[in-house]
Amino acid sequence: MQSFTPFLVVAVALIDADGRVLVQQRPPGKPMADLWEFPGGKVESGETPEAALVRELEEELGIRTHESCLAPATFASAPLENKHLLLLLYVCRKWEGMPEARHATALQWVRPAQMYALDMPPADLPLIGILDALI
Ligand SMILES: Nc1nc2c([nH]c(=O)n2[C@H]2C[C@H](O)[C@@H](COP(=O)(O)OP(=O)(O)OP(=O)(O)O)O2)c(=O)[nH]1
Repeated sequence: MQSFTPFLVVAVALIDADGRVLVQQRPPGKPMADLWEFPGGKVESGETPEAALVRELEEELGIRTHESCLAPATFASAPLENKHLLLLLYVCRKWEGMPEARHATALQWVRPAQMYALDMPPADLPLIGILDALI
């Protein structure tokens, strides 16, 4: 049987008033450098997924939101190196502050249909159509 070591990551589709989604470009030196991803990151030990996402949004983008503004949307399940990634994707339409690229190389607002043309991590590809149907 294939071994299963879960690796829990939370990410968010921030949606603006025009229905566009924020994606960020992973910086050089990190695994999957230069790919476009949803903001987010690893859930630390002892942390809830929602608390992890609120923390990551502050750290990565300098924006503040509340757990009640994070709506569960979908998830990805995919092998990643010697582990297995479980990525919980939330949707958020309400936050304070202007997102700035504190960790990422760049940010861009895109319509879900434009995401098919972006280089994204393999685990994210099934999420695009779901997001497109959802928002
Ligand atoms: N944030 C994010 N991570 C993703 C996405 N798709 C995907 O496969 N991943 C993977 C890449 C990484 O292996 C993992 C997230 O870990 P990370 O290292 O970027 O997260 P982090 O912000 O906690 O990182 P760190 O710099 O603190 O180590 O999830 C996505 O859309 N968003």
